[in-house]
Amino acid sequence: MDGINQTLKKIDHNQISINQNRPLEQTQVKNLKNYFKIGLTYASNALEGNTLTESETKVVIEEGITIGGKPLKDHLEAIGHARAFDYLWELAKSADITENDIKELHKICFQPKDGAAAGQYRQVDVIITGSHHNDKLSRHEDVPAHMRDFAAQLPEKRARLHPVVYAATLHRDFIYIHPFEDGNGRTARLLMNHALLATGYPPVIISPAFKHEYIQALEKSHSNSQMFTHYIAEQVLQAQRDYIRLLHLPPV
Ligand SMILES: Nc1ncnc2c1ncn2[C@@H]1O[C@H](COP(=O)(O)OP(=O)(O)OP(=O)(O)O)[C@@H](O)[C@H]1O
Repeated sequence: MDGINQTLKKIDHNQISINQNRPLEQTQVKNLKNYFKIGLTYASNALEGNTLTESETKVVIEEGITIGGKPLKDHLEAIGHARAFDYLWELAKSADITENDIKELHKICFQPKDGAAAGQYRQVDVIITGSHHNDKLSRHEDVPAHMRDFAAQLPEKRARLHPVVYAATLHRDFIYIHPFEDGNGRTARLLMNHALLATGYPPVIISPAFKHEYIQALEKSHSNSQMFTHYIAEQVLQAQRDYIRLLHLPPV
């Protein structure tokens, strides 16, 4: 693996090719949105134990058909995440994101499964199973203040950091607050992808096959924040290569 600056350089180079081919045609935008929606909904839910395959996720979302033998919860998660992605797509027309937007994103994502609890901050302390750094998670009584600070600091961080570093930082900082009782992983990945989409980068879709590497990078980032940033930068590089191939873009 290259050093982080090398990876960012390659990302900037690929982004020139991507930006040179903008604006995209309406149909291309529509197809890409659908492609990302199904891909991210499948992968992000599967990372958290949802048993629907990618094609089953597509059938549930696009045709409203249930999959025999699969839990109702898995269907409701697919429907909620797809709706949250639609909301995110609209939000990404602006790079700004507020604390209310984040709560709304969680609400839309988890209302089908969790009803009124969706979009509400937690009232209990939580732990991340398998992590050795649970002492760093926000206490439940600190969540509102930590979320207020988190949201207030976003414009300054966005102005100072490379967009990819900013997206990774957003995910990592949000996970340390863990503001909701459930659904923090999925909300963190939606937020990170908001940051990427809003600045013209393709979204990062972490395959459940690489869950171990993703969790390891997050766990290591407790002592070295660059570990996760670098991991995400490598994922963005891969996402750009897929995007360039998908749209048959010429190399720069
Ligand atoms: N060791 C770790 N260090 C830091 N973050 C971690 C670690 N392990 C997992 N995570 C993050 O926490 C998320 C899962 O958090 P948790 O197990 O509390 O589930 P959750 O809040 O219900 O979220 P979701 O339902 O989306 O999984 C993972 O998706 C990942 O982003």
